[in-house]
Amino acid sequence: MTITRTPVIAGNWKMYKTVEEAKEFLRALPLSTLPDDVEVVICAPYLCLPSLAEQAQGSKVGIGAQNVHWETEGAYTGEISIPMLKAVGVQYVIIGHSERRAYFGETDETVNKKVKAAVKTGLIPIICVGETLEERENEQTKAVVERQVRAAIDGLSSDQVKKAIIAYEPVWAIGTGKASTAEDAGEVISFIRKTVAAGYDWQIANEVRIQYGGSVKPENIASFLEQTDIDGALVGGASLKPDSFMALVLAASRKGDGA
Ligand SMILES: O=C(CO)COP(=O)(O)O
Repeated sequence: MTITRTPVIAGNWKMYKTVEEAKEFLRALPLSTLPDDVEVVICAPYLCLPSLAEQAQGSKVGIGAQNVHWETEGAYTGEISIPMLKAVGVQYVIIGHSERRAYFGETDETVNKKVKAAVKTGLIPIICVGETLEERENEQTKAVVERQVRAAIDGLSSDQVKKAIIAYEPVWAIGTGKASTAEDAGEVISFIRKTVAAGYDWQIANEVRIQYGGSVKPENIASFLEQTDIDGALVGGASLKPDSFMALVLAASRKGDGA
């Protein structure tokens, strides 16, 4: 049986771009010529989401947030809920990014609460996992990602887990210009798929899209996409300019064509 998974190229803009700069970016993207065989997502700062979602309407670009609260509403100063995101047309949300884990107290437990809340409402979570340099040097990579993946998807139904996207982002490769080798990333991502299979079954695990993230650029994306288990990329720096973002999308399209 051949498995076809549509690759996902997702930009994570982090804390970059004003509303006007975000609008300019989307105006510069050739929306009508985006390839059909790639899922294209832009995860922008909250303030940019309403106008981006409106601009992207009817195009192949999906809009995502970079975080969310698990409660639908309440006394949670400074937080944003899933219904608020959905009301402005947001379809994706990054959950558990290593920057949130490192600087904002995100834990495996809060990641799981957020993932559960997202899938319940049809918001697609992009679940981030990955080891630090110290963990890698201590040969804990697999143990760490296994723990993070298991915790993140705990309690999800088969249908819910199939729709989730997982992003393997080794912390030491983020924003450093030192990407993982494609072979290493492919090996960890195959292991993540195996971890999903252990909790569900292989049929389900083979449907989950698993991205690589960490210093992905137009120059190196092809090597990652050559790995059979890698289904696209979660991209920071290189997603901030329309030209380089478009180059990443087109590279993934070639994977879809079987090249
Ligand atoms: O953190 C990342 C995406 O979520 C990766 O960032 P860079 O592509 O800038 O390394």
